[in-house]
Amino acid sequence: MPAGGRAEATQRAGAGRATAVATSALTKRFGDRVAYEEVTLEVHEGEVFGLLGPNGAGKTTLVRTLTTLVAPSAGHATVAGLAVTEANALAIRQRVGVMPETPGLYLRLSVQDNLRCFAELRELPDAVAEVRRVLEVVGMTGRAQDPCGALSKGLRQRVSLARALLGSPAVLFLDEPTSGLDPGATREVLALVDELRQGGTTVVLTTHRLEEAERLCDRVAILATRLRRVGRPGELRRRLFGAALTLRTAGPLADPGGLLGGVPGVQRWRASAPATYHLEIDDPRHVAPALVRALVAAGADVLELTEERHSLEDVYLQLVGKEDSRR
Ligand SMILES: Nc1ncnc2c1ncn2[C@@H]1O[C@H](COP(=O)(O)OP(=O)(O)OP(=O)(O)O)[C@@H](O)[C@H]1O
Repeated sequence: MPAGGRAEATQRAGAGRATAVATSALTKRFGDRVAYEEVTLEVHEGEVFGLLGPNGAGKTTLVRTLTTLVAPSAGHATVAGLAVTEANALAIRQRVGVMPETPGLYLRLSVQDNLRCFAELRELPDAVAEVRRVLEVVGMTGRAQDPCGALSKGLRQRVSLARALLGSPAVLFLDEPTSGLDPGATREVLALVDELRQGGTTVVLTTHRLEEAERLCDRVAILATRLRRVGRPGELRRRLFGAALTLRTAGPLADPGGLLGGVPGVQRWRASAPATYHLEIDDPRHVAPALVRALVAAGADVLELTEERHSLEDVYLQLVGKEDSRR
């Protein structure tokens, strides 16, 4: 997605939006084993929300709880406006779509028959038309008659996504949607999720792949049994590492202290190489234009001014720790 579109999507995903999923101190234990605990978060309608965490962090179990497959041990949750309780289980299942980590399709049945089966199980009013629609969404119309067993892993994931889209669910849960896919198939699945996002579908996805979360998600929650942090990837970076700019000029500045130190929002600066300066700043959106104006007024030739970007991986490793990330 182009940077502008991404920023717009991020703007969309915030204030004023209805809540699609909310949890409050949600906890799941299996005997003595804690799958996740005290998870409090909110997903807005229309946003793509990523659950990131190492193996065993509780991501799948949290998704299974929200889709009513396992009951929580403590705490509360609502999904699509309904409290997650046994009594609401059927109604919630009718409002959500789930793409599990392993597709679980009937391999001897054709793509179309698989989808028909699930559409009928869900008692969708016009199963035939609905199957046709979801096949089109995932670009599988031409493969409708192929047995699922004859499809590549990537195509099976697409069928699984089509199945999750049956009935236009209010919330779509994708558990490791690109797990085990090669880069080409990964890109195709991600492009589909991007399209759904642009169409306004609410998506909750779990992933280990940080670049995937960074590319797709409006906000991410970093989970390692407990929630470590929730925010937009850029916001998390800034909160943890602060913002910084690199400035390169044609020659060394005559009075770098007076010039750089005099720009509002520049907290600290140092020369990191000849005619190259590292600046710790507040908000790059305000500081960068003011800095350029000051440099031009001082007659300096600016060759480059870039924001130093820590990756989501840096954020993740800082919060979860190197050891956890290799589990
Ligand atoms: N049915 C179960 N019975 C007992 N323990 C379970 C069960 N399901 C999950 N767990 C445990 O709960 C913890 C969280 O597991 P979960 O599968 O939710 O993690 P995850 O973040 O999805 O991991 P991964 O990324 O490896 O899929 C693990 O310690 C796991 O062994």
